[in-house]
Amino acid sequence: MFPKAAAGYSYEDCRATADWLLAQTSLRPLVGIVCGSGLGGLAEALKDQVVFNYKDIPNFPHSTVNGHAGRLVFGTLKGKPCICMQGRFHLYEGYPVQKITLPMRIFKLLGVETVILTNAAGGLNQDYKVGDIMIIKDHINMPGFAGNNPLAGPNDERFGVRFPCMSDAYDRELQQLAQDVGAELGYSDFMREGVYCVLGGPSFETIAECRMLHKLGADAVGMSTVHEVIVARHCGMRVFAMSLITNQAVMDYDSEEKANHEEVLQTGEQRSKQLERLVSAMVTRIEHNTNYA
Ligand SMILES: O=P(O)(O)O[C@@H]1C[C@H](O)[C@@H](CO)O1
Ligand code: HPA
Repeated sequence: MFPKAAAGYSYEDCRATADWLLAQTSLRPLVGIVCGSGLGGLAEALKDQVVFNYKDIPNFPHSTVNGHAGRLVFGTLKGKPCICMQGRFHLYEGYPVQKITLPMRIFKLLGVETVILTNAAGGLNQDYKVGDIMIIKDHINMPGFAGNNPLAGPNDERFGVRFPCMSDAYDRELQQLAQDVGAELGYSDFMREGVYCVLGGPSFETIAECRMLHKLGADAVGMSTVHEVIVARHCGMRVFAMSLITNQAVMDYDSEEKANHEEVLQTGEQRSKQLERLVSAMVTRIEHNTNYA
């Protein structure tokens, strides 16, 4: 029932993990939140928490990165039932792409309708500043170009279709909601909208790579999110994602700047309260099919 799978999990394996979780809590989440590097504080906003360490959840991978606590938190945000991943999984941790995206299928089977993903990213757009929040309007899936797509392999129609559309991956209504809520909170000066490019990591990019990515149309570069978005859309959940620009990508050979994880975590800490307010306010205003009142 709970195999030590090296790659993908079957529908039944995902169902078993979801049922295991459902048996331990009466909370039925409608919103799933994924916290990026240094942004785990988002989970603290949840009330009436029921918390699971990833290592105790059947089939779940384990977090290995500083800034990703490795806890799955059920709770409510202003009365709305949510589930929050305090820590995500990355390709560079050595997990197959099907494994790092497993939580999206678990979310779906738990009843989640909307997924909100956050990440830390390097700013390629020269107008961006450290601390800006970029609403992701589209992505470039670099590992996908080389065939590393989480949907590669046999397709189970119970999750979704063989060839899912991705031109509508990022829900436009939710992007507008984020803009509206951001404006109401007084965040407009540091809110942007742009294209996120995922690479495999863990090495940060060279100067030539950053220049190339910018020319290709990317505004920010990171090591996550896109795989989760593809799997979440494949199984029919609405998706909203945003990047915190934690550092400027180095684009100039005269620059003394060096990308580093400490700066990433530090910027996350500085903006965490504002991100928390933005996500909380959005969650209370997202409409769902289910009557959760
Ligand atoms: O999980 P995210 O995408 O927020 O984490 C980014 C990418 C690397 O894991 C790390 C680099 O500092 O932050
Ligand atoms: N590059 C890739 N991933 C990142 C960066 C970056 O500059 N900053 C945070 N995550």
